[in-house]
Amino acid sequence: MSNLMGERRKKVSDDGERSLIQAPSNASIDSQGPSSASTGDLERAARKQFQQEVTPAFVYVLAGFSALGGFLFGYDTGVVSGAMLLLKKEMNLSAFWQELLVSSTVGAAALSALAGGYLNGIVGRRKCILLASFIFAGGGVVLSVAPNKEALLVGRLIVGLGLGIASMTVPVYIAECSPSHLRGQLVTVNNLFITGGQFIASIIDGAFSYLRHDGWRYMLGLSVAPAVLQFFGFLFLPESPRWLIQKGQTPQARRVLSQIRGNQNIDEEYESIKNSIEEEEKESGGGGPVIWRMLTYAPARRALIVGCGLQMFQQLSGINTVMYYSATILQMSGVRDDKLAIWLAAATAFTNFLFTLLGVWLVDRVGRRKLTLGSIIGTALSLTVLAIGFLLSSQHAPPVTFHPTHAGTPNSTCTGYRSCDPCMLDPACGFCYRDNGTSLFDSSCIPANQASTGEAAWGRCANTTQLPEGIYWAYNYCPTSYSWIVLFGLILYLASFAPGMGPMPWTVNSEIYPLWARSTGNACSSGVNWIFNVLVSLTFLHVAQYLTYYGAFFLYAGLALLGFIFIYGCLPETKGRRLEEIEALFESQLCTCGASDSDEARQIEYIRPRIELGQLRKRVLEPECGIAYISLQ
Ligand SMILES: O[C@H]1[C@H](O)[C@@H](O)[C@H](O)[C@@H](O)[C@H]1O
Repeated sequence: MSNLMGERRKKVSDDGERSLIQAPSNASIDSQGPSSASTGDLERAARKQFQQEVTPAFVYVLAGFSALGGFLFGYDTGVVSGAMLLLKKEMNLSAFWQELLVSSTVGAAALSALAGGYLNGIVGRRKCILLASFIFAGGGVVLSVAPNKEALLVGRLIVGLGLGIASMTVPVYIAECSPSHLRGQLVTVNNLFITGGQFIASIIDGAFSYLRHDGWRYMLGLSVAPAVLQFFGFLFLPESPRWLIQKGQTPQARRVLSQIRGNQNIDEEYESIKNSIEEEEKESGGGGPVIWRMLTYAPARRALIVGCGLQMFQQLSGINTVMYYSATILQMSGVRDDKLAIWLAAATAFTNFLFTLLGVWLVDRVGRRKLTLGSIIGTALSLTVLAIGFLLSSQHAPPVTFHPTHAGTPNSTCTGYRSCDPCMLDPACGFCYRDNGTSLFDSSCIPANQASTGEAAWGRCANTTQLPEGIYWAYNYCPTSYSWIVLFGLILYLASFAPGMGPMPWTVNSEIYPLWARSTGNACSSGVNWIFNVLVSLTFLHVAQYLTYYGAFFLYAGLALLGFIFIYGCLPETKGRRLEEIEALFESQLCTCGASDSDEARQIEYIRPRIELGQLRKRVLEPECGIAYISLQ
């Protein structure tokens, strides 16, 4: 199929497009086309020459400071679980308040991401990032000095507002400042910083968990440092050249372009951005709110569906439940010490970080499409392994053999369960058992301590700091010999998800929208990401209660499979293209774009030669997703 498309594409080139395929540098344009060298050779040579132009270190500095936004995203979403362990004891938080403090941030992020689109268009990317870092710093201060739970809620809401704006602005800013051959890598670095932030948060959680009193203040307050650093860094960083051109601020735009392109000639890039902005504005019909123009203009609408779909499937693949649940998964597989489980959760976060690094390396080598497809198929498979592990564990769950009673709570539902499986699915209960190293006996289902589910409300497991020899307490899981399958599934999951499904939705969204729709498109897709994030994490325990754990993970595996079909059909390859060329990938019917993923399609650069031949303008439409323009002036 893709060969056939390649043939058709070639024919179009032979019929007259050859003259358009040129080195995207300042080489002069030969409208007659190359005579001796083959088109493929020329393209490759041109690309090589282009890529050999030295990318100024400034672009890396710019990407690094921007990605601090990603770090704060990861840190603030990751640190809360450890902080909550201390907070719930110190402030006596009910389950409702715990849930409120965790999900309020994500909810606020969803709202501010949506509003961030408008803000981005009006004040620009740079000011939005400055605002986000200011908000992050403010939120961090409020959290670290919070005298009560209400103040904590305010702090968490403030942090959420910063998160939403940063999450939608940073990838766009990096994409708009990067040269196309490095764009994938540099935008993906933002995700590396997200997972890095989650990893550092888990270390900080581990370290300060020993500080029973006020440890949470340090955990939540430490985010002020990167926020302040980013704020001051951005005072010296420039606005995105594309936004400046769109706003007609020509001299500044040219200055920024020269700054970020170093020794390269910026005329062609400047002209190409300017022309496509004019063209895009004409094509999209001019007036009305941007979201309406996007919905009524087919290529932008298709891009929006692809962008939002990617973000939705990222969250439906269950990353945040797997991360959240990792400590329990590790306990299931034999790690019984609470403190050790916290440190092993840091190892999980590190694995996520490490494999994101692989994504940074792969994205501009294999391309977004192949990377995302490979990743989601691996994700679906590993979710199935996790589900099978949970299924076997549930089928071989140990029975309840010991029935102690307690004078205070004689009729608890927990003591009525006959096996560990229903006992661990009930959030009010835990499993207390004796293990002599070879077998498990004297097992009972006991109410969990409301204030700390790490121990039983009464009986042998009531004080986990001084458990009698050979006695163990399992909350949320059952000790079985199949737990290693779950552990294996967890590692496989992170290795598959982190290089592709983690970063690609953000990377692809930063590049698929035409400039006039970029802020709004990213606002919508980031909003979708946060909304599904809160939905999946809030429903996980209920889903697990209704469907059991294996049911929940089979469900996520099914959703990931649906995601695979969606991505296979709809995600075009954007690697190596200029941002201004990408709109053309969405010209044809949705869900046929993936078909143009031939090497040839990815190699071609389209440029607009200026030929003094009056005002004639001819457009050559490609049969698949590509569209090329010949602009004769
Ligand atoms: O891309 C990120 C990332 O991979 C994180 O690990 C996850 O927590 C976020 O929800 C996601 O958007």
